[in-house]
Amino acid sequence: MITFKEVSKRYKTGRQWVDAVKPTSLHIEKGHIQGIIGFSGAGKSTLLRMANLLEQPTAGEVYIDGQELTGLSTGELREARRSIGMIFQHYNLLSNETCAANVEFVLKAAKLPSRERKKRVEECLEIVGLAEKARQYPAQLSGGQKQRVAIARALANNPKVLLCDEPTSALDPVTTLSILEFLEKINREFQVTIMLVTHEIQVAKRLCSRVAVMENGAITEQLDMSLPAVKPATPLGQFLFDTEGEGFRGSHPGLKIGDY
Ligand SMILES: Nc1ncnc2c1ncn2[C@@H]1O[C@H](COP(=O)(O)OP(=O)(O)OP(=O)(O)O)[C@@H](O)[C@H]1O
Repeated sequence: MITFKEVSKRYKTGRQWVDAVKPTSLHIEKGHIQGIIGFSGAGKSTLLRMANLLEQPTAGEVYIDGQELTGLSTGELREARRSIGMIFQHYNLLSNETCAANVEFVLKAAKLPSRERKKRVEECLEIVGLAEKARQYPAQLSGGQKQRVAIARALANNPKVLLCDEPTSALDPVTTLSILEFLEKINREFQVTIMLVTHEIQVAKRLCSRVAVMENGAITEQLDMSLPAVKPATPLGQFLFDTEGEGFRGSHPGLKIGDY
């Protein structure tokens, strides 16, 4: 469903070049939840943002459902992006618009008639359990509720793919769990393929069917979470299998990895 073929991204900062992503290939099957983990600066967000060409690759090809995005005109790309939802760590909601208007915004861009827009906004807010907050503004919501509005907005155009950039990093463990449950539900009920960047091992462990470990702009390991654990080769991969409740246990004594 999502294919990166030898994609790379090189930035120039001042006189220096940064290879944020070295030539990388990755295939994510339809219906899978692919995690990308790694330390800060490993290139995770850059790789994710190349999936919908928010970042234009320096080289290589990106395919979504067989369509090469890197070969499209601006208009064609705008159209193709409707089938790719995205959510961010800091929600990226329009603060001066209501929750309903935030969701409706993307439907207006897709030129959906008014009556259908209203119906779809209601449906999407219903899916994330926020129908009663439709007329409220983002500032009146908790972090978890804001992220749920962002999920509703990402779902509005019935995407095939959902890109998630650190979607729970600003949230407490209990709220994190509820957001993960929504993402799981969306994957299961609507067969949306999810690519998720996180530095939270527990999140990857809880949600993902496969996890790629990134280091210095390259994927160093791809782990299949459904298989019995063969000792992963990288320290981060080992951490993924070995960790027992690190992180959340300290901040929320009632929750540990086994609860996920
Ligand atoms: N617009 C940019 N211009 C220059 N360098 C950039 C730009 N965006 C990212 N980089 C550099 O590319 C590398 C990878 O960044 P990226 O944000 O993809 O890493 P990351 O793994 O997502 O990190 P984090 O977990 O901290 O978000 C870093 O060295 C970063 O400084």
